[in-house]
Amino acid sequence: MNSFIRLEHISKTYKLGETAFHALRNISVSFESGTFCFVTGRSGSGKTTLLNLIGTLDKPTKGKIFLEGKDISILPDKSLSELRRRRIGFVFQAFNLLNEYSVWDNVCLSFYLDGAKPDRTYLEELLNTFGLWERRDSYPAQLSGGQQQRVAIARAMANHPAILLADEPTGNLDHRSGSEVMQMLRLSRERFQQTILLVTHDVEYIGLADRRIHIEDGRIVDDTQNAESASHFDFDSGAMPYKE
Ligand SMILES: Nc1ncnc2c1ncn2[C@@H]1O[C@H](COP(=O)(O)OP(=O)(O)OP(=O)(O)O)[C@@H](O)[C@H]1O
Repeated sequence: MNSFIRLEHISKTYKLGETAFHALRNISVSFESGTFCFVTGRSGSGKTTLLNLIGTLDKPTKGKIFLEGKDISILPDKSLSELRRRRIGFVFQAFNLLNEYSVWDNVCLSFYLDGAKPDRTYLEELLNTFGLWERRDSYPAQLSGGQQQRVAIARAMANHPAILLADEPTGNLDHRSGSEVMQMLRLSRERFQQTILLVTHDVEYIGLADRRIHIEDGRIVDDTQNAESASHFDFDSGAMPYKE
C-alpha cells in the first residue's frame, strides 16, 4: 500500500543501565495523506515516542519508517534534518515562542534562518485563518495562551509542511482556548490539507478527528476511523471563527 506515513514493525527500547524500557513494541501502522488522527493513551504508553520517531527526532531500535514512500532509516542525518525542516511541522505543549519577536516575525522565523523571503500571500492567509492577522504586530506576552499556541501552530506551518505533529497542544490551555485550538487544527487541515497526528488526553474533541489510535504499553490496541468527523464550523461559508 502506498501510504503517506508507514511504520513497519517498529520497536523502541530505551536502556537505562541494566534496565530496558520498551516504549514501543512491534508497531505497524499507516496514515493516508490528509488524515487528522488523534493518538491517545495513558501517560507512559508511548505516544510521544511514536511522534518523535515519525518526526525523525529519534530512531527506532527495530523496524522501518517510510515517509512519502521514502525509507527514512537509510537517510543520513543531514537529509533527515532537511526533511524535518521542509516537510514536518512540530507543535508542543509549551508554545516556545521568542518573546522579543512579534507574531509576524515568530511565524517568519524559518525564512529568516534560511535567508529566504517569506511567502507573504500564504502567511497572510494562514494568519487570517488562525484569527491572528490583526495581531501580527503584537508580542507573545500581549497574547492569551490560546493565541500564543495558534502563533506556534502558524509558525510550524509557515513552510507548508506535509505533516504536522502536535504533542498535547492544548495541555497548557483552559477549556475554551483548548477547544479553539483543536477546531483551528481541523480548519487548517481542511484548508491546507496537511496530515496531522495529534497526541491528546482531550477525548472530548474526538469528533474533529478522522481517526483515533489508542496506545497501551507500547502497542496500538485500538484503531478507529471516524466516518462522521466534522468541523463545528461551516467551511463553505468561509466563516473565520477565530477573528477577534
Ligand atoms: N529518553 C528516554 N529514556 C528512557 N526512557 C524513556 C525515554 N523516553 C521515554 N522513555 C520511556 O518510554 C515510555 C514511553 O514514553 P512516552 O514519553 O512515549 O510516553 P507518553 O505516552 O508520551 O507519556 P505522557 O502522556 O506522559 O507524555 C515511558 O515508560 C518512558 O518512561
